Amino acid sequence: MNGLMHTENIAKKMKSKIKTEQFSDFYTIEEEIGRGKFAVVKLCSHRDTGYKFAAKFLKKRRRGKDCREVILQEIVMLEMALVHPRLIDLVEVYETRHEIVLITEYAAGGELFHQCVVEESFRERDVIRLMRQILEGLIFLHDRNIVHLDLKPQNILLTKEHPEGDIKLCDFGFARLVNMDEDIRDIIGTPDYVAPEILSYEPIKTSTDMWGVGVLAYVMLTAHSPYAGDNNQETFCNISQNALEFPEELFDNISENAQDFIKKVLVLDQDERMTARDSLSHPWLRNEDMIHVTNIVHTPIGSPIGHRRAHSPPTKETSICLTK
Ligand SMILES: Cc1cnc(Nc2ccc(CC#N)cc2)nc1Nc1cc(C2CC2)[nH]n1
Repeated sequence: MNGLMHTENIAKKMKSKIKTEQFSDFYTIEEEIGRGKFAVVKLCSHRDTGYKFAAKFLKKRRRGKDCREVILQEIVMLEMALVHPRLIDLVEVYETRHEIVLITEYAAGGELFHQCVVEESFRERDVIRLMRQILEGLIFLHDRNIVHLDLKPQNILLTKEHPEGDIKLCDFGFARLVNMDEDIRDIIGTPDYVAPEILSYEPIKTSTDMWGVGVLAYVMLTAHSPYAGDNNQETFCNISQNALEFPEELFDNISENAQDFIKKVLVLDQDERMTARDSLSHPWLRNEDMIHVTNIVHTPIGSPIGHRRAHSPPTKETSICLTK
């Protein structure tokens, strides 16, 4: 059975599970916690139990087109991801006339983005602990031939406020089943995190997520984005040329192992990148004795090409579909 048939079969099963009862009969909607181009996410509480959940309201019509099947794709990926401690769990799905509502697990700690870029509150040992968890989630997905394709600090949630929160990967809107009969070459993702093979329209594999892991590690350690340029064109050029540098001002308090880890995943040839499983054995993540690591002190620097500060919330980058 090829990937498409597999996901179509799941989609058929999913459609039978989508509830058409009044969502608000079962949940009380509270404040908005996230917003994208075609989705709004609100905190909600289950009326009978009081348990907190997140409700992701997805518009079925976008730019005048019916996008119900696109939304089903996200639901199918969430279903295939099954239940794993590092992945946001899908609880149930409702459908109204204009929206599909995904009820998911609630992660109270919010976006990793806020902690590592806005608050800049991460020490290297925090980054190591969280990076291990991100890779645990990716190993689970990649073992099932699921590639996330939109790994960025905004899509990585924490279960509690820093520093004791654990990782929950969310937003499977771009996730795909790969390594099946047909190639997937969609050009999707968020500019700063897009892998070079996406820009050169080559087949997407699970190693495409490992490029995102490298950019994530760089941003979590420095609050700066390794390839960001003044505009998307410049960013894509920096990515395609792998214009990767480790300026002293950003890395003087960061271990050699961390820089070596980043160099081993930010590799243009996706077949040469460390896999998620290999990464857990890299000295940076393998070492238990991170006691020597001092606090990271972010020194705001000018912006030589490629080392722009990761975007702050007002200009938070959104995921884009470059082909449509
Ligand atoms: C406290 C909180 C604060 N901010 C966000 N932002 C956010 C980021 C990405 C997406 C993109 C998606 N999907 C949606 C919201 N999510 C939160 N908790 C969630 C959010 C969720 C599920 C993912 C919705 N559970 N707990």
